[in-house]
This record gives sequence, C-alpha cells and structure tokens, in this order.
Amino acid sequence: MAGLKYMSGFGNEFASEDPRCPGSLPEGQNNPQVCPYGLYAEQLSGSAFTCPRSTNKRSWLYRILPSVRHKPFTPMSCGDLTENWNEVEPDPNQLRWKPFIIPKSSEKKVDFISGLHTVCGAGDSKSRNGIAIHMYTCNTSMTDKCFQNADGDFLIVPQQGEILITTEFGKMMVEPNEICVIQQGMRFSVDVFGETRGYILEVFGAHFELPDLGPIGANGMANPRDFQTPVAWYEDRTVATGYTVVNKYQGKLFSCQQDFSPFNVVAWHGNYTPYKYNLENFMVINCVAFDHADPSIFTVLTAKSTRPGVAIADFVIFPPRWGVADHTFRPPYYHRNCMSEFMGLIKGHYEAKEGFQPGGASLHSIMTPHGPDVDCFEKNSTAVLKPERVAEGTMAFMFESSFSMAVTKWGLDTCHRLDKSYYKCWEALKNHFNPNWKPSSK
Ligand SMILES: O=C(O)Cc1cc(O)ccc1O
Ligand SMILES: [Fe+2]
Repeated sequence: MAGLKYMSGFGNEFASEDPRCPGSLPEGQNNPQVCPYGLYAEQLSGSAFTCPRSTNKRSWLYRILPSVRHKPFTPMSCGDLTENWNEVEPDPNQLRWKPFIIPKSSEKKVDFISGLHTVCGAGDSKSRNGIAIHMYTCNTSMTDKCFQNADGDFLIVPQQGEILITTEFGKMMVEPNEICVIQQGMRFSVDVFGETRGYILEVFGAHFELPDLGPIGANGMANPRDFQTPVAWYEDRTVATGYTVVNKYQGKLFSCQQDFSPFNVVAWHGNYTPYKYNLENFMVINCVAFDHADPSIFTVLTAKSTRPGVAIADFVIFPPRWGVADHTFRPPYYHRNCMSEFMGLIKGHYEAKEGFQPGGASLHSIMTPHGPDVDCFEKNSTAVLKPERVAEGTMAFMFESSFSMAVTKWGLDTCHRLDKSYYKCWEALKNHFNPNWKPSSK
C-alpha cells in the first residue's frame, strides 16, 4: 500500500498519534484519570517489569475499548500448527523440501492462520524456552479476524506475495526480501494479494536483538536505522457479526468473539513494537584475503539464550556480495555443527546446492554432515580465483538454533514435499587422495 509511513530505529522509545486525533497521547504520565478523547490506557509488557533497563520492553496503548472486553476463549482447530515434538520418530538425515504447495483460491480459501504449518521445532512455550519453524501458505485475507501469539515472537520471512499486516501499532507492508517481527502478544491481521508463501521463525522466551559488532566497530551488518516501525492507525469499527481474536496459547489455538475491531489504538508510546527490515540494507562484511568466514558474519537478528554466545535462534542471510578470497575453496565448507541449520530460499539460487528451490527448505540437524554438492565441489576446486559476484539476484537464509529440532508429521510426511533423493547430491564425491602428493605439486 503506497503511502504507509514508518519510524526509523531498532528498539527505540517511539511515540505515535493517529493524525486524526491530535493530542491523543497523554503528556507527562501514562495513566491520566481520564485519557484524552475518552480513550482507555492499556500496557503491553514484553519483559518482566523488573528486567534491567537494557532489556526492559513495554508499550502503552491508548485505545477506544480495552482488549479485555471479549467473550471467553474456546479451543479451535489447529490445522497443521503444533508444538508436539513427539509425533514421529527422530530423523537425523539431511532433509530437503521442494517448494511448499500454496493452495489455489479457486479450490480452497486459506488465510494466514489456517495456512500455518509447523515444520520442526523444540522446547516449549510453557517453560518459555524453545523454537518452532512454520511455513505459511495462503490465498485469502483475514477478515474480521486477528491473531495474537501468547507463546512467542514471530519473525516472518515472506517468500512469495507481499503481506499487508495491520497491527495494534499501525500498518506494515512487507514484501519478499523484507522481513518483519511481530513480538509476543501483539495483535495483527494479514491481508494477501494472491498466492502467498513464507517462512516463520518463532522463539519462545526471548526477543530478537541486533548482534554485537565487536571488532567490526560502530557500523555494519544490520544497521539500527534501517528497522521500521509503523505509525499509529485506528479504526472505530463495530462488528455486529462478531470480530474473532485467535490466540495461540501453549501451542494450541483458541478463539474468542468481540463486537469491535482490535485495531482501535489511537495513540501509543513505548519500545515494544512490531518492526520490519529490508534485507537489501544489510551491510555485508566478508573475507577480503583468504578462507571462508563462518556464516555468523551474516547474522541479521539473534534471539539469545542464557548461555553466553549461544542463540535460541539466529536469523542469518546470504546476500549478494563479492567473492575475492585468494587460494581458497570459496563456497561453504563441509560441516558438522553442534547447532541445527534450517535454510530457506526467498529467490534465486544457493551456491552450494542445486535442487534447493525458492519456497523450499532444508534441515541439517545437529552433527548431521552437509556441505557443497559434487558439482559445486568440483567446479570450485579448479575455478580461476578472480573477484566474482556471488549470489547475484538471490537471497537464501538460515535459522540457526542451539535446539535439537524435531520434525513434525506434516514436515516428514503429510506435506508430501520431502525430496527423498537429497542424499544423492553427495554420492558422487570422489576420493582425490594422493599419497604421493608433494608440497611442490600444490
Ligand atoms: O550451507 C550451509 O550449510 C550454511 C553454511 C554456510 C556457510 O557459508 C558456512 C557454513 C554453513 O553451515
Ligand atoms: Fe552448516
């Protein structure tokens, strides 16, 4: 939608008023006895009240009616959304999925909520420590319906089709090659404009942060000013037929009815907000001498665990860049990792692997070997090492997690997208060992 406005910055103390109601944000206090315009004050807490200042998150919403005015929640169908990590036996194999199918609207109307499918995950929302990875495939906008995730934060990676997200804080248009984060508890509704697909990284018990820069210095990677937060927008809409609030709570879906739109926030202030980011703005740091740097250099956002340096999940991208390393095998190295690596492709082609397609995915589980396929290895072992554009026109990404993830029944079976021949891409790797090799034959 043209003309949407955003405020710039990551985790700032923002303040926003819908321009139709000047002065709607109380001045000098959060809880006036009577709020301007007869609004209700409601706090949304994203951290324990007692968190240190650096991690304390909350926003104050000034709304036409408070969220509490609703009928009781009742359980509803969860479809393919689950937090049951014991549906199928563990499988340590390299897994690769062909592009996940988007339902045709002529056959079945599917909105963002009914189009959620959990692929894998671990941990749990009750103990507030874990991760889930979902695909969304849908063709229909949510009407008179919003979603709230009481369990965790959603990092949404659109792959096909832009999504217009109406939130309590305002509206965001998020296109493929942009991402957005809807933090725990924030209500939102998704409009789509055709067949739509994307990936979701959900974390329980942590919020996403910008990684530290260490010796890189004060600038680089994802710069705070490139994160965009919506501006206040409200509708004063009575919905006589009933407005549905869907709540994901302890891994299950519940719904309740109310007779008004939840997007009735006229003004708000605070540092707990939804936000979006264009991946094109990522300032890529990479090797300019020799060797392949670890992909952590491409971390956009991290959800930290309590162990120093260990993430519940990192969101890592593989943007277009120059490859210049001398006397180096430039593609990703062969690898066994104490972390889980889930990868997706927004567009284009990933250098280390043929057969990994936009809208598909791969999972290389903890200590499961992976790396370049045979063609990539042979080609890059003999390539002339001139400066070269890498990943031009593409955008692959990785959700890297310290959790050992279980794949769901949908992921392993009922999505019918698992590529059973994936392992074959390494089968033709040859033994090049030469026991008579001499340093001079280098
Ligand atoms: O393709 C992968 O598996 C991801 C990956 C990329 C890279 O550049 C180095 C290591 C790694 O695991
Ligand atoms: Fe890896």
